[in-house]
Amino acid sequence: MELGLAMDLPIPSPLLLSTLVVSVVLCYVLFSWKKPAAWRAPPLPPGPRGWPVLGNLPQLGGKTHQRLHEMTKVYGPLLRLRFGSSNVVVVGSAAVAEQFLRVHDANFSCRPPNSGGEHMAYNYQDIVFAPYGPRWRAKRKVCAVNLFSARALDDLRAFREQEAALMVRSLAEQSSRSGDAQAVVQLGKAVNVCTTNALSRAAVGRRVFAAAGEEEGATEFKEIVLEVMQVGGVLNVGDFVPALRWLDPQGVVAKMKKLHRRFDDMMDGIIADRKKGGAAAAPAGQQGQDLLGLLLAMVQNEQPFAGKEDRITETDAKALILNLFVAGTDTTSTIVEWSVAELVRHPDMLRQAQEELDAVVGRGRLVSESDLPRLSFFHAVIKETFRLHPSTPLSLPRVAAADCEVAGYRVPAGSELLVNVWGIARDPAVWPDPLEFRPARFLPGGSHADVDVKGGDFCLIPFGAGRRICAGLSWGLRMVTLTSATLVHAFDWELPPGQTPGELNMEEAFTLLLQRAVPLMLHPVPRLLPSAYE
Ligand code: HEM
Repeated sequence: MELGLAMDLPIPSPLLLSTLVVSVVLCYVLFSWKKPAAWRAPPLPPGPRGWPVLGNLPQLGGKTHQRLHEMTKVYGPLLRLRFGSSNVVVVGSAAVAEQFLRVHDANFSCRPPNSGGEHMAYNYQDIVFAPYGPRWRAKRKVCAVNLFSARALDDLRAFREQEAALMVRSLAEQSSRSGDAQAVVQLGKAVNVCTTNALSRAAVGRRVFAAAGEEEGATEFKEIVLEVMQVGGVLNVGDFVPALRWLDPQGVVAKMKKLHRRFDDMMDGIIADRKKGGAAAAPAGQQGQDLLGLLLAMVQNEQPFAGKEDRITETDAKALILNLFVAGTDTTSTIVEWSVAELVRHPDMLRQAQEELDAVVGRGRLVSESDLPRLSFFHAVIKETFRLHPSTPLSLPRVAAADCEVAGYRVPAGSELLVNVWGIARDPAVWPDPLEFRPARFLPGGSHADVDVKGGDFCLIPFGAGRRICAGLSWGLRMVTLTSATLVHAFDWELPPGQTPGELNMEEAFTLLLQRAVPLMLHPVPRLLPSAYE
């Protein structure tokens, strides 16, 4: 049988055989021959294999920035992941970040679509999620001129200083009222009240948290703002896995829609009240005017906005106000909490900071913003805190408009970009002893004396960089520096009995915002003349 089969096979002619051999050799040469670089598509960045459907999502864990930092060590400073159906590229070094945020910034000037932008931010009508273009630019300009320019910041300085003073008074009262010599306060909460109130007074002319003696009419406002800040920080799996979107497995979209309605109703109420009194026309900060008043005046006057034919609407105004609360409150207060925690953990540095503050401010009054330029050690403390504890460790995502090549790899259009600003600021190739809290590195003669946090030095970009750099950078930096300096100057900070500075828990929580896992609980001991607290 076997023999019979073999005998049935046709015997190839020598001509056919040689043609076959030549074809195989030609194919091999053609496909293995090194083509000029312009002919070959560069490879995609390397990265770990993912799961079916979910991709690499299950490999991230809660502290995503830490996991991505570990992956960078294995795959290099540009790695590729899949979050559900989305292509994601992750940047883990200053040099590659510069490529994306300086050289290719125009290609990455939009944010990827997501449920927060759609359901909470008025379908991308805000600044954070708006597509790059004239309307986005016009909104950033309104904020820049009226809140964040050097002049506007100075006009609004009283709000920040007054809220910092109220915080100090409230902390001093809490520590003396309890009668317990070791009574502790939750520092992060006190700071959040201060930063949120300062911003809300500038934005909508009222406090979110009522001050002592003020009527608690703002309860609804406070609840909504707090919930908006919480829901805005949740990573929604449905954004990455279209098959799960309609299921809304975490219930995030349902919460967003409900919250959006409440926020919108509340803003409509505030706007209706304003209209009864006439929309404010003067710039924010002047005679009690605020950003909302200014925006409503622009709506009422039908002022050209992003072009001759374009007008700003009430919806634009509401989306913008929402943005300020979500982007500008917790981001600021968490840094302040980390800065005090680091100083408590390093008593010698706390002393050095207090000595500088005493020399510049004295002990008879609280810190004012005009003192800040003379606090060189304190600025170094703040930079070092931003380095180790950036509020948004993965910045905010961007999306590639077109295919591009970065660091020898192909990044396809539609890829989401995550810049691990937390990991970049711990790169041992750039930062000696990166895990050490060492403000002196930013002082004259230090390894990073000229490095700033304002987006020009890619090894330290807590506010991002490029076109979409944080719109509230100037406000955030001033608020953080003023509030931290005020706390450090006004009090000695003692740990609860039994705790030592070296044991202070510095773990990070499982959130998108870099919060402390364990809130900082301290006993404040006033250290200034009593008149400074009145
Ligand atoms: C310490 C405080 C803050 C930090 C660390 C911070 C960080 C950031 C980061 C990393 C981005 C993304 C930048 C990028 O894509 O490259 C961002 C965007 C933004 N931030 Fe901040 N931020 C802070 C405070 C504030 C404040 C106080 C406000 C407003 C009152 C604000 C408003 C915004 C807005 C509107 C955007 C979106 C900008 C755009 O897409 O054009 N931020 N912020």
